[in-house]
Amino acid sequence: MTDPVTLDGAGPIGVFDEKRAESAVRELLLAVGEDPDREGLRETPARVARAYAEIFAGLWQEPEDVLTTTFDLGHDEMVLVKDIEVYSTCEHHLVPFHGVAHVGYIPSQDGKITGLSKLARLVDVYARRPQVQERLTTQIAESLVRILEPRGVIVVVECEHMCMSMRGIRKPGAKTITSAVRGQLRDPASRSEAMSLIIGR
Ligand SMILES: Nc1nc2c(ncn2[C@@H]2O[C@H](COP(=O)(O)OP(=O)(O)OP(=O)(O)O)[C@@H](O)[C@H]2O)c(=O)[nH]1
Ligand SMILES: [Zn+2]
Repeated sequence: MTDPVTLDGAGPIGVFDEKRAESAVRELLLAVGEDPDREGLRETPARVARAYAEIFAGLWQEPEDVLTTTFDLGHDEMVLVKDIEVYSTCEHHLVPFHGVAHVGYIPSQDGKITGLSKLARLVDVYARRPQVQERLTTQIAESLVRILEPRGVIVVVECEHMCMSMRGIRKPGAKTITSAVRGQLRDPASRSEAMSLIIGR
């Protein structure tokens, strides 16, 4: 486990406290009028605590932990990994949002590239935190800019938010699309080429 990280000035995030999560879940079950001691729920607080440790594991990771393998290949055209499955958690309601991310970049002049799987790992570092989709999208783009120093970056995220499907406005199927584009990919021709590769399924 790496040192606790600081998120967007929100202060240091402590190490995950499984016991505390467990008693909070027990309290929540009591608050909704359930009996946490009944057969089916007896192990639930401990299970939920373990599940939260996994769902929020990105809080203890930094992008540098996953963008480790970089090679100089001399490849200077766009690299795009699309349809990367995303499972994240809406920070407003603590319910999932789910969909796909598409991550592309044009390597730096000296062709510094990373392993393809590392782009998917990077998505997970930021998805496994309490999130909003806009921040998830820009954090992925900005960490690529910082670490790979590429000539351009494009990140597009398409998700359905359970907080809009199963409660509240109740509009299942509505998709939210967010994008972050940096460097040369902001140029209209490059941007539209990237978008056509992303959208052309
Ligand atoms: N911009 C943005 N909004 C989000 C995201 N996830 C959830 N939300 C919205 O956050 C808002 C929170 O609004 P509030 O009025 O404080 O909460 P609420 O009463 O539960 O709102 P409703 O969902 O409309 O019932 C809602 O409009 C959600 O749809 C996200 O990733 N990005
Ligand atoms: Zn929500």
